[in-house]
Amino acid sequence: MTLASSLTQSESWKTLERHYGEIKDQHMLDWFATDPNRFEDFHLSAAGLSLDFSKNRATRDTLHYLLQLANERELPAQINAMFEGEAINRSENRPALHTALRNFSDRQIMVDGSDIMPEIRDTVHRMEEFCWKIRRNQWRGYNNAPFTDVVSIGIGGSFLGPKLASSALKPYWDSGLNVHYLANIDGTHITEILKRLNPATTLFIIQSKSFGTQETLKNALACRQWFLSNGGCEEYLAKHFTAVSSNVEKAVEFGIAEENIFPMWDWVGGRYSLWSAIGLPLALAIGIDNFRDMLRGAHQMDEHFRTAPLAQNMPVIMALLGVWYVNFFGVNSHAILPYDHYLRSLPAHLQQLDMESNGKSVTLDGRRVDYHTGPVIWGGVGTNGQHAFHQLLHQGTHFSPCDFIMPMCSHNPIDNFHAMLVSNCLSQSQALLQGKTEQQAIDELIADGKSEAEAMVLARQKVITGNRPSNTLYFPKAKPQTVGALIALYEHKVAAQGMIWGVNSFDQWGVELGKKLGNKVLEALESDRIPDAFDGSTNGLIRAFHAMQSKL
Ligand SMILES: O=P(O)(O)OC[C@H]1O[C@H](O)[C@H](O)[C@@H](O)[C@@H]1O
Repeated sequence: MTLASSLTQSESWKTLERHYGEIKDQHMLDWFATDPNRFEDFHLSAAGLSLDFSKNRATRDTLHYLLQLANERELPAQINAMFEGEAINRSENRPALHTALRNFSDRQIMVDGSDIMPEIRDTVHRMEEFCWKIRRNQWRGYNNAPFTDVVSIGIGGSFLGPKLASSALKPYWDSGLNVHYLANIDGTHITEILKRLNPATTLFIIQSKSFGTQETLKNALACRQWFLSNGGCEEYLAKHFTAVSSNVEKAVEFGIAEENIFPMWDWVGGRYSLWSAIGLPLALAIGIDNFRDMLRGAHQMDEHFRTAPLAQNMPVIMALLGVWYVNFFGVNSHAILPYDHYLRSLPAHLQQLDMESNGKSVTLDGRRVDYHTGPVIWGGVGTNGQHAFHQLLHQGTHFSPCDFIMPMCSHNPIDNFHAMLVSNCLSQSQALLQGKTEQQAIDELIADGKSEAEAMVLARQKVITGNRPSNTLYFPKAKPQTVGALIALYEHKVAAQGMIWGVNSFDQWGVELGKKLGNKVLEALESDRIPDAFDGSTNGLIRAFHAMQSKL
């Protein structure tokens, strides 16, 4: 599909520009005051999630114009193309079919003329069998002791999704297995993980779609070496090493028995791969039934995204509000604030999901964009963030729209902790909305016993602009289905934004450059020759490395 007009020349874009001029100085509090139904009408529910988007700098007209933009960008047709398996990842000529991995309907999904659903179902059955064997101690370590630990070795998409879901679903860990995630190429990380483990009771899963990622291969080799030097031997490798990869040949070359390799496919992007066998460490921890429930939740969100009218479509509305801030308010960041310890890894996962997908400057047909695309995604768990970076949210010169994410019930309902946590979440979005006027600050200071003159001076420091936007996403409890729906919601939000911006949300060529240069720098670090091929700063730092290493 080629979109006829450039985005910024479109009618709806120009309307939005005009409309921005009209409402940019209006206060959300006035809209609440004059519109008693604002909460109910700026509210959506889907797949067990509820979204309050009433605290956004958007009126009913804004939504109308944003929806016009979505229609002008042919969003329904683009969404359909994604689900139907069209090669929307044009630079790699591939479909983006992570939705097929959680397709519980009986719809066939065709790639290159054949239905991919049987192979997907077959893989889930293999995962089920594998989980059953490990969790029921049918598959044991080399000295016949049951496994106690699983080390998942992978990075990027082969790490962040499973890591997030594993911590989000910690209350469902019922097998007694400890699951560890080894990602970074850092001797410290691997040392800290392995020093607690017994090779005889440790299972390794090498997670790499390409089976060519430097960090993963290095960590995998080091784990194998550790296994062989601490009681294991070549003959036992097949019992202790498994892999998930689309590159079976390379995994076999590495020494993984072919029957221990779970498949991955070209049509699943790394950051969208949690739903495939990349989710194996998670399935081992929570069991395949809970894993399937997570897929079910994601499928419900898929169906919502695929079929709900744009005006009631949660991912689409979140996407459009994001576009509104990035392109009209000139905002270039977005904060993710989960008020749930179990969801603390959400910002990290969404950073990759969003920034790797929409951190792009060229459209699908190769034109340089003349508008901004994906914002910087950041955040942290509440309430910790309140005592750290929320200061900037309230009084900084930048404003960053926020997503407050909150379960209404806790898995650990002790004392009134949860009510306190929820009260913090609600009062933060309330404070962002309301702010504090200079007069309010003066009144407070005078009530605190300051003289009028002192109050006048101090009050300025205490003014809080307010009128700062946020979404609140809430749900009863972080159960497998909810977590599935939540992650899928953001996947679709990101995809919908990519569709509006006309970029390819499914490739990542920028990452590739760093990987290539990394190998050349490593060569220079490991040779005793002073390199001159790079820029002055890189050369200087390499010399510093040589000098400091030689002093140790
Ligand atoms: O699964 P792998 O092939 O090892 O790839 C791991 C990661 O590597 C890259 O750098 C990509 O940017 C990620 O999207 C990918 O998930």
